Amino acid sequence: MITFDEVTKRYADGTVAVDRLTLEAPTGEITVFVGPSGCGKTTSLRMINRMIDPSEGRVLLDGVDVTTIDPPTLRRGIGYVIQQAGLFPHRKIVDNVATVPYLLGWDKKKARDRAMELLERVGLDLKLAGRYPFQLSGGQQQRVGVARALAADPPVLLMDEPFSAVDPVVRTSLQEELLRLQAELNKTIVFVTHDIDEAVKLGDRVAVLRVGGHLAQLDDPATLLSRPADDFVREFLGRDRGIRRLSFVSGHEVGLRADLTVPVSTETAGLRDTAEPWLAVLDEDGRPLGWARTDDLPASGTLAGVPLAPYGTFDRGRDSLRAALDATLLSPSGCAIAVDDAGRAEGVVTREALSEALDRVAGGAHA
Ligand SMILES: Nc1ncnc2c1ncn2[C@@H]1O[C@H](COP(=O)(O)OP(=O)(O)OP(=O)(O)O)[C@@H](O)[C@H]1O
Repeated sequence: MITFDEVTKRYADGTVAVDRLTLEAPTGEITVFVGPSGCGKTTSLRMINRMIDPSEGRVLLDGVDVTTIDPPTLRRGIGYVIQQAGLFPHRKIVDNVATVPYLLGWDKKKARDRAMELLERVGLDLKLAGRYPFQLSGGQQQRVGVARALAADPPVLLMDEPFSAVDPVVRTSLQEELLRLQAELNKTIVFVTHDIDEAVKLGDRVAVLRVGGHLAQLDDPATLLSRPADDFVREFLGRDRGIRRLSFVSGHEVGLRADLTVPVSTETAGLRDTAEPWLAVLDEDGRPLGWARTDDLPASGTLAGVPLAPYGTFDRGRDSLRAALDATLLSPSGCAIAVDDAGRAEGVVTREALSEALDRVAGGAHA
């Protein structure tokens, strides 16, 4: 566990970068420091591995004040990943990853075997191992940076804006890769970003800092989004906070309307008077086929002869309500069809039902 105990950092010119910061980053979890530029995120991170020492207060690693540990010993147990990966340009990828094992005096073959194993773990094609950093894309270099930080199997990983320099698609895949790795490795990770989406996606706990190095709020993402501590945090989280919060609400929280689904064998005659503008049409196994607009239904025959509009589905057992919202956007009806894991429709989710679920789960505080 990493503990900040009343930590202040005052630079030589008098700038207070971090002001009496007290928080814990629990073992085996991802703690994210997020906040606007200059709020002291990087300074805080670097006080963990003693690239910077505090002016006042203490940073403890498993209860031991880090300033009592000499930096090389301390850093052996702490992997460090930075923006642009920071690879050695004149070393091949495999040797970049093996840097720390070499320093620790491992024999060359063991160090290289370990490097290859890690390259595979972070999802890199092993054919790239013999290349130099400039021959890799930005996203590939970041994966190498993560592999290098993990090489000596340190219990702690510090990550300073590691994915900021790559495009959004690559960034998403790097984030997913990190979560997958973390599920296997259970490192104690402190992750710095200025991007609130990244923070709520990756963090078990998110520390929002404000300029001057003050901790504004420390909470799990769902609580942070539903109960911002003050106006600063609310503004930093942004207007689409309600949409982000949907990612943390289980599909089971939403109410379904079974009356909006109809089997394809149904006669249209009885449906034309319904007040509902759209009905979800299901095949004989109960799987969705599409949406029928009730105004356009012919006077006779079954739904089998009716043109159907596209639909979006979400799996209540597996997906969050964010997936339900995305599914509503795919349907002209503005509703999503909830399905079970066999793809059979369980009912329809309306926008009103989504909004009600959000209010209920968060105690009604979404603005
Ligand atoms: N060596 C230094 N001397 C004086 N002031 C510094 C020094 N390093 C950082 N600062 C100042 O300390 C404050 C916090 O900087 P820090 O780099 O920790 O912020 P940050 O939140 O990581 O910002 P960014 O997101 O822009 O990287 C800033 O006002 C910065 O200008």
